[in-house]
Amino acid sequence: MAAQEADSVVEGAESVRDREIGVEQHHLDQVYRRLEEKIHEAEFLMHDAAQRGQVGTPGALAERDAQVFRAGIHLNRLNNEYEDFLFGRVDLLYGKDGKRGPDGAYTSVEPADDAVRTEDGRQRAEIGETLHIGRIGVLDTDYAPLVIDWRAPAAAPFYRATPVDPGRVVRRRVIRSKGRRVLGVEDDLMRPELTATLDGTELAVIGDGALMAALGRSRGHTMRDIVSSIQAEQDQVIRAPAASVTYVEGGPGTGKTAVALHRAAYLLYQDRRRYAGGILIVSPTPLLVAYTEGVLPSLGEEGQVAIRAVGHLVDGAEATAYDEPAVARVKGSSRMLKVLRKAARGALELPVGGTAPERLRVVAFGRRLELEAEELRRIRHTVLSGTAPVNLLRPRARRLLLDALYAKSGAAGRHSDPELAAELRASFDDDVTSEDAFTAFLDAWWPELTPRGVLAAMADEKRLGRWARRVLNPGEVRRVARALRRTELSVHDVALLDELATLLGTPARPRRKRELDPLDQLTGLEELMPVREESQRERAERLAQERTEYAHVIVDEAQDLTPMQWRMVGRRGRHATWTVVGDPAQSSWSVPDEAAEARDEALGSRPRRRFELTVNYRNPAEIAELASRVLALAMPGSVAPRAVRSTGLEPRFVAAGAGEAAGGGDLAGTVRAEARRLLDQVDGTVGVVVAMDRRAEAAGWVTELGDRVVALGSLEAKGLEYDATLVVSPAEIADESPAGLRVLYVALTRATRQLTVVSGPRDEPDALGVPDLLRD
Ligand SMILES: Nc1ncnc2c1ncn2[C@@H]1O[C@H](COP(=O)(O)OP(=O)(O)OP(=O)(O)O)[C@@H](O)[C@H]1O
Repeated sequence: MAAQEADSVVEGAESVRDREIGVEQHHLDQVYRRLEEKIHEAEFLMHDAAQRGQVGTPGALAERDAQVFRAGIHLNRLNNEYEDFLFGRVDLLYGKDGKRGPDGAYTSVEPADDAVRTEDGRQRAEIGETLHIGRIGVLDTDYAPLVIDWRAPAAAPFYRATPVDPGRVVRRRVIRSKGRRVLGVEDDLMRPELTATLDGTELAVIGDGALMAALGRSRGHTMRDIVSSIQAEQDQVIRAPAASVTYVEGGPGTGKTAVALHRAAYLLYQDRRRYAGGILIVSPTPLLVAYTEGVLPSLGEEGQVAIRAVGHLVDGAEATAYDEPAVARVKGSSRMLKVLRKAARGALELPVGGTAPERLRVVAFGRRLELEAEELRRIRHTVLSGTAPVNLLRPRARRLLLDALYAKSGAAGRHSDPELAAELRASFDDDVTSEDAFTAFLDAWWPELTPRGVLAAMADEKRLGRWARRVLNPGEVRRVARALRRTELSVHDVALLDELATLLGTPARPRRKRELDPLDQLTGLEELMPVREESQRERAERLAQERTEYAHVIVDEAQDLTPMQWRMVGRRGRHATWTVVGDPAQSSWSVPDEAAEARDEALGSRPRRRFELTVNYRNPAEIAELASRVLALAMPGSVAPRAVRSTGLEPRFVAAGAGEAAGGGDLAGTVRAEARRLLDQVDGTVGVVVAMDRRAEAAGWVTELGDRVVALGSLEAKGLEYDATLVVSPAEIADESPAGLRVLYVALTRATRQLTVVSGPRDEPDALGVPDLLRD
């Protein structure tokens, strides 16, 4: 082809592209004009509402609240500066039955019979409607849909259509915009045979690879939503009906976390009233919470969804420490349940404030009355034979003490008339209980126990040995007691605290009534505008704190939950529907069968719907291939997800000071140099993953490299991703615990572009620097 010709072809393509961008720009302008009108309406409403507020009659107040609420929703959504507010478009054939839904779009999935005609030997499509898809729905003044909410049924074809099963979709377009400017468009033809519309104009098709563009972007410190490029198999999960349990499995990078977050937004859209009861997302680490926190607000949702790390599920407990694997294995095991039951009761016998009371002495009806140690022991035994929480048994204990004292007082048989006898007894009880000695005794003998207090009591090895008799062996007792003597809470302690809270119970206290706030009458309406002192976020947090159970629970990285953690999470969703997302091949818990049992108990007999995600969107094929070698060792026979792209960049192997026995100093230098090298090669983040034991040390290695580099322990890498990852000493990570190979598999699957593996003292690299665990 002559050079000139080639130029004109390129020019032609460019002008088609420009024209199509112009078409979308025109639409976006229209959308923003409409949004501005709505902002004005909302501002007027607010102003009006404020005026009415001054009138103050109850009717006006109620109306004001409702208006403030509605206006708040609008302002809140519109004031957000959205990137890609409008991101998609589908050109559709006419619907078969010609019916339209509430959003103005045809409801039928099937095209009308005469939507495609053959004319002059060419197939021509009659485009029945063109829909634009965006983060929220916008209607024009005449109620025609300017933008369809991505979660609306009418938007489903945008995500579901494939050339194999196109439905009514002829062309699917991804629009890239920033603020008010359209930057680009990418098209996919779902029915490639139909390039002409009925009126004869050709359908322009621009570019390929909206998905690839999204995947190739460099990663920052927060995850982005995938709303413009959700793939069909992911969409199936996101829109699955919320009945019972939705179970999703998929390998690393298949979008499980992304899908879980979008599903939360979808459920809220689909049935806001029902999910006013809250959605809980349980995440493995605070790092992953921080990484994913921005996704829901970018989808227009905040407030009704609480994302909590599994170590932060109990209010007031923020676990920062990790137990060594041998301790974690015991603390997470359901065997702990027996130990905790004993501890919750046994802790009653511990001296409060120095001494345990041996006997009870009071004066009543002018007589000195006394209960001896043996009598007290018997009473305690009787009370504890019930199964009620220990703190809630205190009133019963009190009554039995009074019974025993009354029996000794000689007053019991004095009246045969039941009414007089009851009166006498009541005055006896008054007499005793008004005595300080009695109250002080009760406080010491049946103190109100706290989960923290009991857990602290378990740090005494001898005592723990007693409570754990025939359940834990002496070595386990020693290790657990020692771990509990540490001051910070560990992630596994939190599940123990929660279990103890249930075993101990919280005695009812008269609650101070909160001042009545008319806005609180609007239950579950989180989207109030920030007109009051409490910000939306604070309000959401307060509501979340007050909430102990949720309407829907989403568990991310579910394969990692220990039996005790499943019990804790289960208590938060006793009446909930569930979405459980995980990958057994990435499990860091070493006794999967025991965890599965606890999971089944938490989920009850609810029916499950299973989904599988099969495509790895994170790792390039070069990295996925290396990781699959470890998968073959960790879980022989399991299949790695298919990587969608390749970069041509093979993982790099470096041996740090082979032959240096200690390895330490040299390792630091090598890691630093390699991290620098990666920093030069990628625009975004670099994650340095080390064995848990090396966490603190590794943080020191990289401090001077700036905040694009993060050092983290193998267990903290869960769910995260970086442009480039540096995995330090595969052997150390693999040897950390019985689940070490699976943890190594996690570490190797974090990079979106480049991976460097540095061998440490324990690895056995070959001549090319490839450590033994990663050789083919
Ligand atoms: N449809 C999609 N479009 C664009 N990006 C996607 C899509 N699906 C997934 N991704 C991206 O792929 C990466 C991996 O997704 P995500 O973290 O949700 O996977 P995961 O299955 O939870 O992984 P892991 O099990 O390894 O933690 C993320 O960067 C996510 O944004």
